[in-house]
Amino acid sequence: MSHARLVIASRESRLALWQAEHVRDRLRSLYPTSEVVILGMTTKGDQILDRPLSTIGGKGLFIKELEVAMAEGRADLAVHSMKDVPMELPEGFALPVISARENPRDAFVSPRYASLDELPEGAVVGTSSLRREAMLKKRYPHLKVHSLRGNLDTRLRKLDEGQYDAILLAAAGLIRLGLESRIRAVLAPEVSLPAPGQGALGIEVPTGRPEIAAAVAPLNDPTTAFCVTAERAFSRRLGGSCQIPLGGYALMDNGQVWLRGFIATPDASKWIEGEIRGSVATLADAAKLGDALASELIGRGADAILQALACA
Ligand SMILES: NCc1[nH]cc(CCC(=O)O)c1CC(=O)O
Repeated sequence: MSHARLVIASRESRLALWQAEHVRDRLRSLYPTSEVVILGMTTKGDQILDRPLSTIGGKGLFIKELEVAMAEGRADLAVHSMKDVPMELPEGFALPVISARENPRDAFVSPRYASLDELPEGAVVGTSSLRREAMLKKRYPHLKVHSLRGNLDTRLRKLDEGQYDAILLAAAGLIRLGLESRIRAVLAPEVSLPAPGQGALGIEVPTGRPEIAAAVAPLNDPTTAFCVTAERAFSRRLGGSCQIPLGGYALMDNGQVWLRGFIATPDASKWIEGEIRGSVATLADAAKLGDALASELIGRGADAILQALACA
């Protein structure tokens, strides 16, 4: 490789740094003579901790500063949790790599209880995800849902201080940070359908620098890329990065993608779900599958949900 030095832009949370270091280490072993370093930075999403994400502008907040660093030539690539990447990237950026997925499921964490089913009437569950909140209201209407923001360590501390009886987190983040022992139960997709991209890492690069895309290309995992592309196409058709309870999760087997998805109102009074299967040979095929499932849900009333939430 011709690059003597690659700079990875990263947020400074422990999880973001773990993810950037993971990619750094893989690039170092691919290119032993190159220097690969991390440029840490704080984003708006990290700074504003007193309001739910859905009220301050959503996903783009966590990646804007990283894109500015790339645009200014201070960094060559950025590593993201695919769950946090907006459905539409700004002009001038691409996501050429989606790497192999960690456990995509939601995790139940509690010092006292072993599972959601054990929580007593009125128990307080912490989450700031509209998707997890809608799931709880639908399947566990006897529980209370309270907002929970901050990075993983902050969320666990708030649980341990007794502010919540239990919290829901992505299993992937806990596993990456060596906190797997905190997981009391992993929620089946039939109970809590994961968010599009959950558990997968993406590498963002400036489109004007094909040599960087080429350098990171070996880190792509085609199966994960097909699945996440289907999930994101589904999400994009249903309001994109508009704040709405939505789940999308795909599995791939034998050249076939199996995508499940749902969209709901935040109080779960309306809930529309479906699934689709199809052979995929290209990322475009995977995107078509996601689109088709979204169209089906729209035909069954998802458009009314989007209109009610001012997403359409
Ligand atoms: N919303 C924040 C976020 N973004 C990605 C992860 C976990 C790691 C992943 O999904 O890859 C988390 C934490 C969580 O939801 O508990």
